[in-house]
Amino acid sequence: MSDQLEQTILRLATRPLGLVNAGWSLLDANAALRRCLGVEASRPLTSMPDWLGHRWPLDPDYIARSPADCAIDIPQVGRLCCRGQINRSDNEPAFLMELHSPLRFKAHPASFNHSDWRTLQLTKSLEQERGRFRATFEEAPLGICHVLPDGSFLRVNRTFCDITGYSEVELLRRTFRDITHADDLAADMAHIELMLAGSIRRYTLNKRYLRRDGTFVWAELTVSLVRTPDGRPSYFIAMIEDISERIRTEERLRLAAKVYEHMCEGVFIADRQLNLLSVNPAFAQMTGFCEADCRGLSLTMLLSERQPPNFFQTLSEQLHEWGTWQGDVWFSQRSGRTFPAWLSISGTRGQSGEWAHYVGVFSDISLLKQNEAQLYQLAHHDPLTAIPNRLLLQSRLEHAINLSQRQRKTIALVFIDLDDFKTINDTHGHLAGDQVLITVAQRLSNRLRSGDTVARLGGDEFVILVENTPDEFDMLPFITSLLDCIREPIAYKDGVSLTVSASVGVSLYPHHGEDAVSLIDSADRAMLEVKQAGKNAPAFSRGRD
Ligand SMILES: Nc1nc2c(ncn2[C@@H]2O[C@H](COP(=O)(O)OP(=O)(O)OP(=O)(O)O)[C@@H](O)[C@H]2O)c(=O)[nH]1
Repeated sequence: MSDQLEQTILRLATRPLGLVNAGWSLLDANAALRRCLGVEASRPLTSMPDWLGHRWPLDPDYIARSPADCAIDIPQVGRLCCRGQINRSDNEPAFLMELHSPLRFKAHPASFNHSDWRTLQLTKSLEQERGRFRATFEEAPLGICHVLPDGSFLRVNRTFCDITGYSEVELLRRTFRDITHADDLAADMAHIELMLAGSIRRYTLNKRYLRRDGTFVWAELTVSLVRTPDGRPSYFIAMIEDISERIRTEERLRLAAKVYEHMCEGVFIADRQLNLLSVNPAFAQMTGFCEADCRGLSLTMLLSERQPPNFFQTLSEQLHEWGTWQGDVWFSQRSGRTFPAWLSISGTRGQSGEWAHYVGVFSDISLLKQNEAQLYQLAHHDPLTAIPNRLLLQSRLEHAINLSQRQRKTIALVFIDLDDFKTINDTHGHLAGDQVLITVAQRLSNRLRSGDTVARLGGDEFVILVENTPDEFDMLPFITSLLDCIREPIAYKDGVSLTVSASVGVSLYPHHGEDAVSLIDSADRAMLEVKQAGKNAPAFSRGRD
């Protein structure tokens, strides 16, 4: 810009404009600025080299700042804006300054000659009012900014600076578009168009501002437009609230709702009395009861009567005390069927610290129970005959011994070994031998009273545990009937009939052994004596050696 052009601009401008050098010395001033400063046209500007500092005490930070960075409000001066650097013929850097707030200058004692007392009073109260508005703008807990129709920021407050992470000077050099997330710009622009066209008076939208550190912040933006008296757009007023936390919470809730909807486990929310408030789709699928069916129903109504006595009372007490409970339960379905479930309940506290709600999560463990039962069956039963094996016999025998010690009752152990069983295998084949073993197991089982156990120890050996036996003489008819039923012919294929006899040894607790192993051993030895004596007969143990 030539010196001549620069002087023309200064002369023609009606706003207070001046030129300052990098050290803030006033190089030139137009008539408006001279009026503000109270400097007559004839007086040379060189007479006031430190015009700002001389007349108004300045913030030291501000003085340290170069005019190039200046676009801020200075409490004692008003608003100074740098409108650009001027290339002067002497090559010394100079800056075109604009001064807002001529009123203030008129009110200053230095220009008191230009005002009468009433003007001064009026100006003072206007200044106070203006101070209050400025404080409201500056200290508002909401981000506030004034934006020119071209999108550049005219004024921004501290909260908006905090929200975006930019300083005021940095923002005043930018447009709102520069700091709007690309995905949110179109919506913002569309609203602005409507507002400029006069179709809407204000709009609110959630958008993301790009922060100085490269992150973005969610904000709720409310915008209105200030027009000039002749209706032309002057500037937008934008209020910005940081809603990142709200958005994060909403996202968490949406995610939680999705999880709730799509979980494979049944979920219910209940009040503190365990009345159901809400259930998820998996709950409805598993029980057959939808949310409308069970809202308000007590959890007890959905649990089957297969629960142990006092179950619900214990559960409620534990929940009220600890806020959590977990364990096996039986749920009732709408069809009347019941299914086992693993249920875990935990409480959430209300404002007062009391348990307010309980959230229950359960999964159908029918399959698990079936597998468990199968595993138990496999581990405790003989696969060929399906009767208990040695492991289960031992455990029942130990349990019976414990009981007998307390109740002083006798236990009898009957050891059965089939006679010449190998011959059946050798003569008719292994399958025939299997058939004999299965049939003998069935016949023995049929002879037992409930509470007694028949087990296959392996090979052709069976043991019967008879609990609550008064004395050995009462056993004889029973054992004789066992031998009889074993000897009955066994029909095999092609009309072949198989017969087998057995040798039997009997031991009694506590007379012939004090634990499971010694009792079985005694009965085994009694049976072996029968074998040696010719087989096909019973014998009682003769006691410990
Ligand atoms: N079919 C079949 N045979 C089995 C099974 N387990 C063992 N055995 C056979 O059962 C026979 C048991 O024979 P032993 O008890 O030793 O002899 P035994 O022929 O019964 O003669 P004594 O006991 O002296 O009367 C053996 O030949 C085994 O191979 C089985 O699950 N099925």
